[in-house]
Amino acid sequence: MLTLTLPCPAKLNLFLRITGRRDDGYHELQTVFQLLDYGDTLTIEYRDDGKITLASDLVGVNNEDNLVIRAARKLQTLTQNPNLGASLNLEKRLPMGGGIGGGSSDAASTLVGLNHLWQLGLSLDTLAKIGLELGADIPVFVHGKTSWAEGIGEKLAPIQTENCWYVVLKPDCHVSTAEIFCHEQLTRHDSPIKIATFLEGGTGNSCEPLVRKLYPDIDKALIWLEQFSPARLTGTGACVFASFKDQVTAQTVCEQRPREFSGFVARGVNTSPLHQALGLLTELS
Ligand SMILES: C[C@](O)(CO)[C@H](O)COP(=O)(O)OP(=O)(O)OC[C@H]1O[C@@H](n2ccc(N)nc2=O)[C@H](O)[C@@H]1O
Ligand SMILES: Nc1ncnc2c1ncn2[C@@H]1O[C@H](COP(=O)(O)OP(=O)(O)OP(=O)(O)O)[C@@H](O)[C@H]1O
Repeated sequence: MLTLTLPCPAKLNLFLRITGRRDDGYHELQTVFQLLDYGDTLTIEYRDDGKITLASDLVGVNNEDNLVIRAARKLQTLTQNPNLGASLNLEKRLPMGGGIGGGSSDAASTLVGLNHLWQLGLSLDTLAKIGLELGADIPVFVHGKTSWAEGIGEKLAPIQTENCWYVVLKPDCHVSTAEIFCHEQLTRHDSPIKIATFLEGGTGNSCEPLVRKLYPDIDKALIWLEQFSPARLTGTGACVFASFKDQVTAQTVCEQRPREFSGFVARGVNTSPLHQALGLLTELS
């Protein structure tokens, strides 16, 4: 097969604690990455002339800075085969800078997809290590399981979460992850918790108080969503989310949102749609 069409799903951080800071400035975290059945779409066409091209509807990011191109070039360099190339096409649905991992998921689908198309035979562990050099959120998308995570987000243990639907709202602002992690008022010394504490529901997002203060629109979105179900920030924002038992209730809430927020409804999944798509391809080939 010479062309692959692959999903690039979003994630939510169901909670986020910052437990320390490494010497290189990166923060050590505890989080649960919940994968969603909603995201961007990446099409990869095989080329044998060594060229890597990208067509994308992402506004404001140069192609050479796009994580898709950066991931493809990194993998191509490692193959040491000058003939392996690809024409990539990225359809964005996930808002940029939303804390839902859009760019990271695009990069992960690129790595996993090219490994398949170029028949490199690299393990998911190896691909995750390559991805980690481009971004802390990439490994979870490479492994493709809803997971408990530690380290900077690369130490992953798959967990099963309750089957539910999420309303995700995006206020009209863009939060820089680096800005929040560099901020002097960020809480950096949370005590580590056990999975049981998460399962009992006793956790929050340590970035939330600071982000709410810096971005009044995010504060407003959280207050609005709280009317229906406990609401939380994902990652460093700007998106906020709440869970619901069924799709109809989630959709009804999402449709009522003030027009200043964009939003979507998505189902939480334990296995990434990317891996489901590639599993199906393997079955068919
Ligand atoms: C906040 C989360 O979304 C939680 O899932 C992630 O930890 C962020 O992951 P990401 O967007 O892939 O982040 P990267 O692109 O690797 O890093 C962006 C910037 O955020 C800061 N950063 C990121 C992750 C982390 N664990 N500690 C950090 O201090 C660093 O200053 C870095 O320069
Ligand atoms: N394919 C891509 N999609 C989105 N952003 C990209 C992409 N490639 C590069 N970027 C850059 O990465 C930055 C972060 O984008 P992204 O949408 O992944 O943020 P995020 O959802 O906050 O991610 P995270 O939750 O991993 O912090 C953007 O500001 C943009 O400059």
